[in-house]
Amino acid sequence: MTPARPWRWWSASGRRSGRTPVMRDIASVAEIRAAEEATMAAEPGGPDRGTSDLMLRAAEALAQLVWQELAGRPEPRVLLLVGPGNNGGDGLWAAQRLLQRGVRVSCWRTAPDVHAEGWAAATEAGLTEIDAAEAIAALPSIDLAIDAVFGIGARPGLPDPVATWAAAASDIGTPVVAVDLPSGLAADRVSADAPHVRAAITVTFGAAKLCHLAQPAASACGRLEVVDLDLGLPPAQVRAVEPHDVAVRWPVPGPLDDKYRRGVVGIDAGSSSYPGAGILATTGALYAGAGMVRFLGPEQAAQAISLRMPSVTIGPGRVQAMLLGSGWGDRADARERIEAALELDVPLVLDADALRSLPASGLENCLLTPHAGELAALLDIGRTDVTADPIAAVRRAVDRTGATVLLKGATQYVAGPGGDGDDRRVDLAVPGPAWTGQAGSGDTLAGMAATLLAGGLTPRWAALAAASMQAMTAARNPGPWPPDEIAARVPDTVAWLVDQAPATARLSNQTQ
Ligand SMILES: NC(=O)C1=CN([C@@H]2O[C@H](COP(=O)(O)OP(=O)(O)OC[C@H]3O[C@@H](n4cnc5c(N)ncnc54)[C@H](OP(=O)(O)O)[C@@H]3O)[C@@H](O)[C@H]2O)[C@@H](O)CC1
Ligand SMILES: [K+]
Repeated sequence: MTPARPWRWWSASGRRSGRTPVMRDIASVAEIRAAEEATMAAEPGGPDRGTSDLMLRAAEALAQLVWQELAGRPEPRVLLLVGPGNNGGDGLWAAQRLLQRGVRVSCWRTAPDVHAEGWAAATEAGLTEIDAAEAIAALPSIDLAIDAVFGIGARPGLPDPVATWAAAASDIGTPVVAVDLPSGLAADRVSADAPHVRAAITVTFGAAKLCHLAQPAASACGRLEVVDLDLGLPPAQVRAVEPHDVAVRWPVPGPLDDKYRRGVVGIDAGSSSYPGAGILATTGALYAGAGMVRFLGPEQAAQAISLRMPSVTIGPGRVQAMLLGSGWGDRADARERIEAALELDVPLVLDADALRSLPASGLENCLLTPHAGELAALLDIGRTDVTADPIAAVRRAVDRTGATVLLKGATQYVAGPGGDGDDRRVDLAVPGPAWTGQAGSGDTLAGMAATLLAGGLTPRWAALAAASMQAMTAARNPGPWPPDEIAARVPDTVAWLVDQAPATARLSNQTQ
């Protein structure tokens, strides 16, 4: 099973491009608009042309993709929903091309005014106009629908008639190809609270947008197809990690490595109230490939660890990285323990209860691993403020603490204080199934991240690789596996993944 997300890159001609599947750029609406303006200004006729070359290239790629989806259907029938802007223009020019190939296309104008040139071209090619009621009645008999209502100009939500149609299409299970994004979502937002179209395929232009890759919006997008229009976009401020990015960075021991060179990780996790967290964090650290794990938590957990994981050393000693905080509960000496660990001058993972006792400074070499509730508490804002704009929240947490921050959840975000070329960049880990949303996943994840820090990865890549590896392992082992069982399957995912990345592609551990 391939854990990679269902991505494909298309050139504007509609052929699959040969791009290496690494670090997907995510563009904001502002970046797309600026690049589009510059490209259109250079076109003959300038930016004020009704139909730009960009629109025709987008429409051609869209038509090509729909045509391929229709392959083998006798007398294919398509329903097109058109909105008031250029998104509708894309749909109309694509319809013209499909009509020329013999596809029957009916169209519901959801707004009084639609793209004039696109409308003229499509109607001349044989487009049939229908109304809202007919657009719903047609759902059972069409092969697919094209949603060209709103694109990057969208505000969240749909006018009532379109919302009714979207709900009917979803109930009937009509495959919908969304143009740029499913209407009702907003490109730069992760939320999907308002009525929206649910697409089987989304064809987007220039680069992926946040709504395509961040949950819960991403679930409405189906398979994502990116049509590369050569917009000359600036370096991305938000990127999505691919499995290959993890494969080339995962620490693989060489012939000169021993347990110390591979990295010794200290686990100060668990408490008499929560001994399990210590066991889970240690399991995560061990199965991520630590050279040695030292357990520094409570006695009850130490005894269980000695029996279940006999290679783990109990008690203090030299370490190359440490995890503190998972399952600590309320403890009076939390700040003291963190400050003592900072004195060791090794990178730290600060998880769960440690996040409530952070020192005001000195966290540059630390990785914080909050979930949304913990991040909200850290920033003194509401949880919904974090979930509504996780990118802003994670950046604020970096500004506030000076540490690298991994925001855990259905989509996992990592931002850091710099040293990697761009302070503001936020990266999304490889996504996985929702099965990992269970007690204890955070503990094993924190242990894995500590092992990767001990192995020499930067805090940013330790976070991204650990979160991605847990997600990919869950994807390869679907079902309600407890977190320690998922952790125990990590070695299998690591072996499978690094096998796919030739040694020549490996990056030095400190490379971003
Ligand atoms: N950029 C590129 O590189 C390329 C871009 N291309 C295409 O252009 C598309 C962007 O086109 P666009 O700017 O005309 O905006 P688009 O999304 O069609 O509609 C905006 C209109 O919808 C309205 N409206 C929005 N939300 C609403 C709501 N909830 N409920 C009701 N109304 C709502 C909004 O109204 P307003 O907010 O102004 O009141 C405005 O009238 C882009 O997605 C891509 O498909 C390609 O052709 C080539 C390459
Ligand atoms: K759309």
